[in-house]
This record gives sequence, structure tokens and C-alpha cells, in this order.
Amino acid sequence: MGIRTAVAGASGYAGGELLRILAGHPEFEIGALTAGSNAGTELGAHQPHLRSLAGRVLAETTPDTLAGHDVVFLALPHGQSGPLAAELGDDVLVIDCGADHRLTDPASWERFYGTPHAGSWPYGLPELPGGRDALRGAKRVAVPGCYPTAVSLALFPALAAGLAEPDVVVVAASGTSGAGRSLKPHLLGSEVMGSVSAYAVGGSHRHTPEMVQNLSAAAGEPVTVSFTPTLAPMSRGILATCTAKARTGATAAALRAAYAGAYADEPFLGLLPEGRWPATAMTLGANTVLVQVVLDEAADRVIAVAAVDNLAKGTAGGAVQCANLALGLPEELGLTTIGVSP
Ligand SMILES: NC(=O)C1=CN([C@@H]2O[C@H](COP(=O)(O)OP(=O)(O)OC[C@H]3O[C@@H](n4cnc5c(N)ncnc54)[C@H](OP(=O)(O)O)[C@@H]3O)[C@@H](O)[C@H]2O)C=CC1
Ligand SMILES: CC(=O)N[C@@H](CCC(=O)OP(=O)(O)O)C(=O)O
Repeated sequence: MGIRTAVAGASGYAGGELLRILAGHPEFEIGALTAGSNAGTELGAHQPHLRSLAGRVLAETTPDTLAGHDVVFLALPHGQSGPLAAELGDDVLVIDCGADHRLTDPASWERFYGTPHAGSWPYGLPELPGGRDALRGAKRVAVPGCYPTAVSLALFPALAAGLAEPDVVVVAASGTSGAGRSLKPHLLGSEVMGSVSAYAVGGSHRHTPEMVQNLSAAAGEPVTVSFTPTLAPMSRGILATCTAKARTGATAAALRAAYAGAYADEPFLGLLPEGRWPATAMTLGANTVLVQVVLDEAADRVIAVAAVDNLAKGTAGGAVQCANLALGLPEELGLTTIGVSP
């Protein structure tokens, strides 16, 4: 018998991607699938691409329906996971794809989310310095936001090596699935198609403190982040362009060596050959973050560009990678680095 695994939020985008990965994983046995308003309906009505699970009926999301599993993945809206996880046993591995337990600073949480802080859990980005140690044997894991995954992995080598000033500017484009599948006025098809638009400009995006948290830890000093997200007319993918003033003495060779060293043993991080730039299409369906870095000598800035599939390594793939680590399984089990092209 496999590792009994439940997915809460199975009718959503993150839940669907979790199930796509779990269905091909050799160790997990898919147990309860739950939803909110769609409880009582069949999974196939919401996730018709998941053929082998189509007839499964979605249960209500309660501690009772999630009981009796070894692992519970939560893919629910913000604010739902704290109270629910408190009702699940300490022996159950809970992997939260939502934001509730990502931030360590309660003041930052309250400022950006406007509710009391539910407390922090081990942070699910194994590739950050020290990241794996916190996850091995963990019983609770907070999966990062999709933008912070791309940005943190794009910039930590430059900051950790002292090659970039701790004051970064990020402009990132995201596909619309990043916002989930519930109806949102700014995601009307007629307004998204054929247009790229900025939103949450001026430091208001709730992923900003998460980037600050990760990059400050990597740099060993406080880092400021100016983050501008943009919405692109595509379903999946994030392309993050991250820049920072180069530190005195930083050279192109030192920069490339820092990234090559930091990514050398990372199965899911790819530094592209010089001159090749990341594109979201290269990462679709894969648990990868693809990066390129250069020194813009005229502007004296470090430029790192990262591509990620927001639903794969940006959520569900990263979640399964963390579950593997927490359970003592091989970290790469059930996860692919092979994308889809063109
Ligand atoms: N989309 C992405 O790229 C990323 C998402 N995440 C996080 O993953 C989580 C899920 O996101 P996503 O899949 O995009 O969102 P969706 O809106 O696509 O799905 C939300 C899921 O939660 C269920 N749900 C909604 N309200 C309740 C409730 N009150 N009680 C129980 N279940 C409920 C929905 O069920 P029903 O169908 O019945 O309404 C659905 O299954 C969020 O916390 C999000 O921040 C993290 C990183 C990236
Ligand atoms: C395009 C789009 O709207 N993206 C979402 C990102 C949501 C996400 O991935 O993160 P959480 O888990 O923190 O919700 C946004 O900017 O709010």
C-alpha cells in the first residue's frame, strides 16, 4: 500500500496540478479529494484532463474527510489552512500551497494580508541556502508563492556571493492561472487577451515581503525589493526580470561562476548556456526554474532572468518535491525536468 494522500482544493488549478503529478508518482496513493462549493460533484467535471480520477466524488473540506491520511496537500484560498491544519494530527504531513504559514514576521503578514498571523512553518524552497535541512522530516511545510520562487532562485547566488547590492528591482510577467480559477473582474478574457498589464504596483503585492524574507536570509543583510507584477495573455508561466546594482569589483566571470556553483548540484535549477534567455514555454509542465544572468557593464547592474511554470515548480511540483524530502524519499521522485516544446 502506498502513502495515503489527500488533496484539499482538488477542483482548483493548484489541486489539479497536484493530482496530475501525484497520479504519476510511484509512492503516493490518492485518497480523499475535497472542494468547497463543488463538494458532491465528480472531479471529472472540473479536471477533465485527469482521466484516471474522473469519477472520484469531491468531499467537503473538513478535518473528518481529511483524516486517516499520511499526507494532506492543502490547495485552498488564503486563511483556510491554519484552522484546518490545527485539526489534523501532528503525525500527518501537511503541505500548504497557500500563503498562511510562509512569512516569519507577523507584522509583515498583518500588513499585507490584513488578518492575524497563523504562525510560520518550514519554508518549502529546498534550493535556498539551508533550505533542505528545514524540510527533512518536517510535518508541516509552507509552499512558496509562485513569484517568490522565481525571484528568490534567480537572485540568491548573486546576493549570497556579495556580487549585487541588496536593493533589487523585479518586473515579472505571469500567466492568468496564477490567480486561480474563480472569477475575477481583472481576468475577463476580453480584457486579458492581446494585452499585458501591470497590477499591484508600488510595493503593494503580497509576495513582496516573502521575497524580502528569502533574499535577506541569502544575502545575510536586509534586502529591499521593488516588485512590479504584470499579467500576460497566457495560461501558465512566469518570467521574472530581476536587477540590482553590481557591487564594486563584481565581474561577469565571477557572476557566472557564482551561479554555476550554486546550481551545480540542483536537479531542478538550470543556468542556460551563455546567450540563451529563459522563456516560459521551456518550463511548462516541468519542475524547473531556468535562469540566465549577465552583468550589464554600461549600467553597472546584475540582470538575472528566470522562467518557471507557476503551477509546476511554482506550486504543485514544488509541493511534491517538499513532500519527498519531508518523507525521506528521493527528492526527484515523480517529478520531471522535461518541458514541452514548442
Ligand atoms: N495558481 C497558482 O499559480 C498558485 C496558487 N497557489 C496557492 O494555492 C492555493 C489554491 O490556489 P488555486 O488552485 O490557484 O485556486 P482556485 O481558485 O483555482 O482553487 C481553489 C480551491 O479551493 C476550494 N475552495 C474555495 N473556497 C473554499 C472553502 N471555503 N472551503 C473549502 N474549499 C474551498 C475550491 O473549491 P470549489 O471548486 O468547490 O470552489 C478549489 O478547489 C491558494 O492558496 C493559492 O494562493 C500558490 C502558488 C501558485
Ligand atoms: C496572475 C496573478 O494574479 N497571480 C497571483 C499570484 C498568486 C499566487 O501564486 O500566489 P499565492 O499563493 O500567494 O496566492 C497574484 O498576483 O495575486
